[in-house]
Amino acid sequence: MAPKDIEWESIAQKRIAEKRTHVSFPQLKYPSLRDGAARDPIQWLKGKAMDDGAEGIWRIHDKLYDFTSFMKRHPGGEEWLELTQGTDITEAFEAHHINPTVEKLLDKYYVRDANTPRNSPFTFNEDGFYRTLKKAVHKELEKIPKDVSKAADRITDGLFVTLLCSSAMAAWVKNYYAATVWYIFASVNLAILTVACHNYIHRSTNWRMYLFNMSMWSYRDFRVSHVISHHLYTNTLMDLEISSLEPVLFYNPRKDKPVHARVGFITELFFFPFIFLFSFVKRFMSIFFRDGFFKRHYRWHDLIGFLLPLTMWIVSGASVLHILRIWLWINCTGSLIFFAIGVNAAHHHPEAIKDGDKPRSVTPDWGEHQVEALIDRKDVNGNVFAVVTLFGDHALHHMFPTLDHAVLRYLHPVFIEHCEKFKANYRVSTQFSMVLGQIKECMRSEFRIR
Ligand code: HEM
Repeated sequence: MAPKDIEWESIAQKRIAEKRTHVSFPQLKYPSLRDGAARDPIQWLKGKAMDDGAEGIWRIHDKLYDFTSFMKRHPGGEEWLELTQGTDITEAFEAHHINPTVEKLLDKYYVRDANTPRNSPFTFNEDGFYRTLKKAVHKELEKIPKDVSKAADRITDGLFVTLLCSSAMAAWVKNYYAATVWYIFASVNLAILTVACHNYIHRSTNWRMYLFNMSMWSYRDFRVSHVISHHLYTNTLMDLEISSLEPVLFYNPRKDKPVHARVGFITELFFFPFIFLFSFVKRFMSIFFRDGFFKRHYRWHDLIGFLLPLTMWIVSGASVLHILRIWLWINCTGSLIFFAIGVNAAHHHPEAIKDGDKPRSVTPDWGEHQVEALIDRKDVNGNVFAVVTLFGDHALHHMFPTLDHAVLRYLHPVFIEHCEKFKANYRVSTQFSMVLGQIKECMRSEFRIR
């Protein structure tokens, strides 16, 4: 190992112990409230507001804007701006608007320049990887047939109907073996419907995004933990999908990983089944423990999850106790399958950069970081059903989250060409190797130093 790398290793270990800065991006301070007890979207947003220098309004790059008068008219829906008020929305703004004309609107809402440097390592240079790819994608989209996304809509609607039918059948049939088959079918159905709905959560308000709540998890919470945190700050200390699993699952490489975290690929099987319900209970309890939570964050769609047991009860005519038992089994098994799909999809592999690994640059292009932080699966990409239900085409989805999953395969040629031009570190593997990678990532303590 070259002396320079030894130096990185020892300095990084010091940063870990002090918890004053990020490890991979030492110019950034350690995220406020990251390790606080709740580890939930509300706490994450609060911590981000403390670090972003947005002064209670919104920050994009080094300028502050007041979008209060625009919120209700935002074509993507009011919720995005409502949730992010007081934070830096640079990455969110860049990733959610492919049309270059949107940027022209900003001047109207400009207030003043920000007083502090941006709390993000990422750059968006005009001639850099992401901005030039975005321009190429914008052009390419004009050539794609308009009805392509109907395939994903049909898959999602079909999964919703089969979930209702199979769950009702699981409660209705009397034969033990038949009931077991229907219960397994319904559980798989719930898991992949929840993945499929994630395709709609990234976009402007639409009815299919609400179906995510059939799992009892809130799409509104997921918009923060997944869309605003994980997608935009992937695998960094600001990625809530990593921090919210700690200290049970610990994906960042650390020398002092506890034993239970090193065997996380086994322990996860015992707590994944309860995350759907746990998220509901945690959100419900926030009404009592957080000032103003009910008014600010609780909505009618928090109750959508009860539609499933209600349908089962009405259709099957079984007792309430029986319905409750079958529904809980379906929900917990669905939760286990959903999270098993999620953690083995793209990011948890020793070759995908995590906080602690030495980055190519401490101020990377945002798009190049996305490519570094994931590995795509060749046996999933290309098949619309697999892409929609298994978080497929992950690289393109991360960079262009508002595009329908069925559209992404049309963008492969332009994306690959772009990766070659910029020598971006795009990797493709198989589902099997991602499962092995996840096991190794749980155990990994060494930093990757290129
Ligand atoms: C947290 C920050 C923001 C997020 C997450 C966000 C998200 C979105 C989403 C999901 C869409 C729908 C895109 C689609 O379906 O193709 C959208 C559209 C749009 N947003 Fe935003 N937005 C944000 C901030 C802003 C700001 C600050 C402005 C302007 C001042 C803006 C202006 C627009 C416009 C004009 C559209 C329509 C774009 C088109 O039809 O091509 N957004 N936004």
